[in-house]
Amino acid sequence: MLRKLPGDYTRDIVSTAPDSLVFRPTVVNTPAIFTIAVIALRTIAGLMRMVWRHPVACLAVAVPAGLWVVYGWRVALVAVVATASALAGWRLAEPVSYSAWAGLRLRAWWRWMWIYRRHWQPVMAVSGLAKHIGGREYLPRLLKVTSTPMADLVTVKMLSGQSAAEWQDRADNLAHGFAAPECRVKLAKPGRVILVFPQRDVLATPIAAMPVSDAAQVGALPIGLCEDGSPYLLKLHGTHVLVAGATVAGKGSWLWSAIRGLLPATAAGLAEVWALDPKLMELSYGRELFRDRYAASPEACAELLELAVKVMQERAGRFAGNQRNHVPTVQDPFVLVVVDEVAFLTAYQTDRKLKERITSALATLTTQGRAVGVGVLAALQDPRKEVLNIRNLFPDKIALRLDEPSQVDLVLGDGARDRGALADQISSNPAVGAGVGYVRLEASPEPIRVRAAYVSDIDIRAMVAEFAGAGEDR
Ligand SMILES: Nc1ncnc2c1ncn2[C@@H]1O[C@H](COP(=O)(O)OP(=O)(O)OP(=O)(O)O)[C@@H](O)[C@H]1O
Repeated sequence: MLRKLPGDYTRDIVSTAPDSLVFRPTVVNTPAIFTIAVIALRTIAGLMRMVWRHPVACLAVAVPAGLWVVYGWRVALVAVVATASALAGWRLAEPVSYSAWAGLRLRAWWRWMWIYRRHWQPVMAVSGLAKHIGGREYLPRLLKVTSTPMADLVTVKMLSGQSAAEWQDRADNLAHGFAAPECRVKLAKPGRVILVFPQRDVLATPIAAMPVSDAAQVGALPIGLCEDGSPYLLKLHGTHVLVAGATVAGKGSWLWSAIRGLLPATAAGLAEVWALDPKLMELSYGRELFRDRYAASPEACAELLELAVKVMQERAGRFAGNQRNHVPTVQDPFVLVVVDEVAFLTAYQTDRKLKERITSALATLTTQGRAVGVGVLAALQDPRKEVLNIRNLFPDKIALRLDEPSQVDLVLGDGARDRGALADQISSNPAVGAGVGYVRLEASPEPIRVRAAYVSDIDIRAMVAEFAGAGEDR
């Protein structure tokens, strides 16, 4: 029923300021017909929105209801049973197409209605994301719910003036409020956030090595999976990437997945991988892939890094005034310098001269290399500043399992842990946690949780068998 109009009460209210100014609220009586029309219009708009967003679910309700009204309940029941049997048969026979066309849509609709819509107002109010101004409650708008096999993605229009950081601070409240194990907040565009509620942790089991693509690409390389089950693509061309993680955190899987992704480009002569392997462990297994661009001893590593600097400077000289960005070609391929355990070459290096040569070459590459197509991908166990003082020259950073909470911000930058990058809580059981990490890119400061695919010794052997020597004749 319509409530009594507020004007009936407020008409008589008078407020007096200390300097005895008297305020009388202006009262406009809204005719009931306007209020009814607004409510009706809103209901119709809401129904149209629902049909537009959830056509499958709306049909599933509307068709039986229509049949019931026109032909009686028996016909409606037969139609429901027949449709349910057909859906069950479809699900059994073709689970992938069923899930893409019907299952996930029905699930999204059900969860929108039963979980998110139903609990929206109380969760917003209790978590402090709703605002009360002048006695009115302003709620952020729940725009859309989509379901993937692993997570619900809830798109929200924030209140004007709200920031994504406020939502990130309330991630815990949101997770509990909507009965999910956790909640991540991603900025979709100004004013809109996407809340990711994982339903099951797709990253809790190892991921097999990504298939080697047919296309030679140096752009976004397939590395593993994001927690919503979508493929994770890492850009290496035009940036430098630091992967930090405690021992057995799975740094090798990041290095090898990146190398694997670049193989078609190396075969086409558009990319080269230069490997520095001071621990003589990780990269030596596939050293034929790197031809003579492989170094293990500190001296050889210093020489290889200085050679990379030379290539970089020669290109910079040629490009000056002609081109501002690097486009990989057979003459000027993208050079990725992969360094396993960079601290062996910097902090733990006892030969001071060698240490200075290496640090200076790395600093030169990371400050000037990206525009001319020379990138560095480095792995590191101990992220402290004294161990790698050029940490901040890596625009993109990945934190795998770390020993202490304070190390998360050291690797990913201030505030990353508060924004949900709980790298210190990643499981130390390699089957569950190796290769899992939080990525923070220069272009998007929100950390995202990813697991790199595991490139096994068998995969590396197969890569060597197929690609060692490929592109050599160019
Ligand atoms: N992505 C992954 N998925 C599943 N298991 C993995 C993954 N990466 C590594 N592992 C497992 O974890 C073990 C340790 O991995 P890896 O050697 O890459 O770690 P690391 O961080 O390089 O360790 P260290 O610094 O001690 O060399 C591997 O032997 C493998 O069994």
